[in-house]
Amino acid sequence: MELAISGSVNSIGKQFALRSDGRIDRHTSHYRSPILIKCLPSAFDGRALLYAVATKFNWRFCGLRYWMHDKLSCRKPERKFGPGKESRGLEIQGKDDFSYHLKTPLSSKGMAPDEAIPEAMCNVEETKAPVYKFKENKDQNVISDGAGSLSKSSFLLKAKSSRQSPPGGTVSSLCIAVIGATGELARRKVFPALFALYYSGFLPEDVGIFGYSRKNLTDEDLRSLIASTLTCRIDHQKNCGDKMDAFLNRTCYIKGGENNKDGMLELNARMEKIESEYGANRIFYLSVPQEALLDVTSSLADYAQTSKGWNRIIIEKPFGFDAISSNQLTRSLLSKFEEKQIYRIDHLLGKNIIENITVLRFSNLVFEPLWCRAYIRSVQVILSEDWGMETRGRYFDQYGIIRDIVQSHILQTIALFAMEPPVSLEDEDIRNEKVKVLRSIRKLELGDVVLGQYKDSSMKKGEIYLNTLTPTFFAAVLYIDNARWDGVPFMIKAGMGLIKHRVEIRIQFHNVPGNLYRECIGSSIDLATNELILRDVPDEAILVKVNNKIPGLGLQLDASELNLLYKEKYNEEIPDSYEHLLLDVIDGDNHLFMRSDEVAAAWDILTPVLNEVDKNNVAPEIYEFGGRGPTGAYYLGAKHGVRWADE
Ligand SMILES: NC(=O)C1=CN([C@@H]2O[C@H](COP(=O)(O)OP(=O)(O)OC[C@H]3O[C@@H](n4cnc5c(N)ncnc54)[C@H](OP(=O)(O)O)[C@@H]3O)[C@@H](O)[C@H]2O)C=CC1
Ligand SMILES: O=C1O[C@H](COP(=O)(O)O)[C@@H](O)[C@H](O)[C@H]1O
Repeated sequence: MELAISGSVNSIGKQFALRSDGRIDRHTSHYRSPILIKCLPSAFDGRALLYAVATKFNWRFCGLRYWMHDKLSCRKPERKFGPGKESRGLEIQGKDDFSYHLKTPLSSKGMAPDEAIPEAMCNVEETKAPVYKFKENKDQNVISDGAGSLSKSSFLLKAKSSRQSPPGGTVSSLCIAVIGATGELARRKVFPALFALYYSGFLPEDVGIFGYSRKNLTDEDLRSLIASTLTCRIDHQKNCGDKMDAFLNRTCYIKGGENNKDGMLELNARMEKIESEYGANRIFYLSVPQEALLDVTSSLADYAQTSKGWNRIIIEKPFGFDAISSNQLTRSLLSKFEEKQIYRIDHLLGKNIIENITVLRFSNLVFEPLWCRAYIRSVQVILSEDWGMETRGRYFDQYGIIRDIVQSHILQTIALFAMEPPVSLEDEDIRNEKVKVLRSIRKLELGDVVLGQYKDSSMKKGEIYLNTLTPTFFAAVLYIDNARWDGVPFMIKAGMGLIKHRVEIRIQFHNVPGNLYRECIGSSIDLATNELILRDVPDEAILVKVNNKIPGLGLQLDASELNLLYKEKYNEEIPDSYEHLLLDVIDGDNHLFMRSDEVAAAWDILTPVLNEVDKNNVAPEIYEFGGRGPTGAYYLGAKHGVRWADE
């Protein structure tokens, strides 16, 4: 049963459909829903009600779209805590490169008295969260208000309004802890994404944000540190400075010290002080080096979980070092957490290109029938970067490109691309199909792999090589041994220091059998091959390469691109993938996060090659920084009868 409940959920008003079981339904099949038709036009009309039978699709594509139209784009506003203000460096213990960040933005010590950040939330007495009724439910994704339960996104949307309404509403408090808050990822990506969500109304006004690391800092140090990376959106900077202040006021620092047990006890105590008595949900973003993961998660599990709501942990890639270490990590995580609490994040999966794989295939009639070996000759997944390892040298030297990029991003892309149609868009249905594909991928052999490493000759002092054998380039051909894909080469290429920055999935179709135009086509591979291209970089696009007649007398064919260029069609800033994925975590949606069996299957594909490379000290082919990469990649393509399509 669908029942539209109209309520002033936020300032523009949104409507949701309640299922007969009381939950807001975001997970029904979208392409059957008439709501889609209602929803899209309304997305462009700020006044219109957004009808949501609140399917996952409607949320993602209509809700998100509305949000994008209404909320996003980047411009730095005038604000209290931003850069550009005078600052005096802070003296802190354990100085490292990060101390630079404390010096640039305003630190509390450099503030004028009237600008000092109030200790609003961290001084817990001032702002105790309102008390809402919370009933623990076995399904941790459901928050009960006694009158029916709500899924998480509705909980969030509701959060905005019900926090202003009297207690007795349906909202429990939310605390988000960023463990490793002083690290590069936290500063560059996680806090900015959290602020963007806060600014756009996707976090409750009284969310608690906690930064945690071993350093000896104060709340204000942390605020100064992260303030320099927070941004506002171009066309939505209204009140952004105030929002930023409010966000920073809700951000506290916990010093973990050398003993995470004490640190986690302290984190728990600080969270408890601002949480509601009846309902408290917590997210822990573990932005720490892999080596620290076991200790941190174990202490967190034992000392920082709440029993008054759900606890979710976000784990950063690469989820181990090889099959053995990854399995150990998984075992240890599963000894402390349930699978559904674990979100293994790879931010590249939060990009539109990834969701478009399934949207294109399953919501259009024209593609799915072609999605198999009978029509597709090869698939290429290309992720080339024009920059080097830069500040992440130490990490990269240890892990290399296979562990950093291939193990998660590229294999996940292939899994989503090649999976059988899932029963529904429910997380587990999708993950069930992904793991089947991963397990059907033939184990890689060294002969089907090309390793490369860039050298930089642009420096005056001669050629600069890395000190280790760490690959900065990887190309390989994978085969999926199942009925749909038997014999189709999946070409993968990931590299740094290459001539062009490109992130693409290219699907090349077979030649037309008995082609009536073969004389016009001749030996042109371009004319002989239709191609579907999903592109993230340089310009987000979906392209289909088809043949057409060149105007004029006579019959000459041309290969042209039917193109959907996002920046031309959608004139708006696209949310960062961390925003997308963080919202999914808040939402309890883990279809873009790897389940334990998926991670194991991915490592099983790569580990034999990784072991061989390490054991035999296989030397990568050296290529020039800013060039096209190792020539070996071309031979590899030729061996499998495929030409790389990104040249
Ligand atoms: N940087 C990036 O662009 C990306 C990073 N990742 C992953 O994200 C994670 C973090 O990366 P990154 O930010 O670059 O790493 P950094 O080394 O820059 O930061 C690590 C953070 O963790 C803290 N930390 C280290 N050890 C411990 C410990 N034992 N207990 C508590 N806190 C600890 C550090 O602070 P302190 O030393 O004071 O405790 C610091 O705040 C890694 O797993 C990485 O693989 C994934 C994708 C991209
Ligand atoms: O996770 C990673 O991604 C970045 C690329 O991120 P993007 O946001 O620029 O797409 C990559 O450079 C890095 O090596 C890798 O760890």
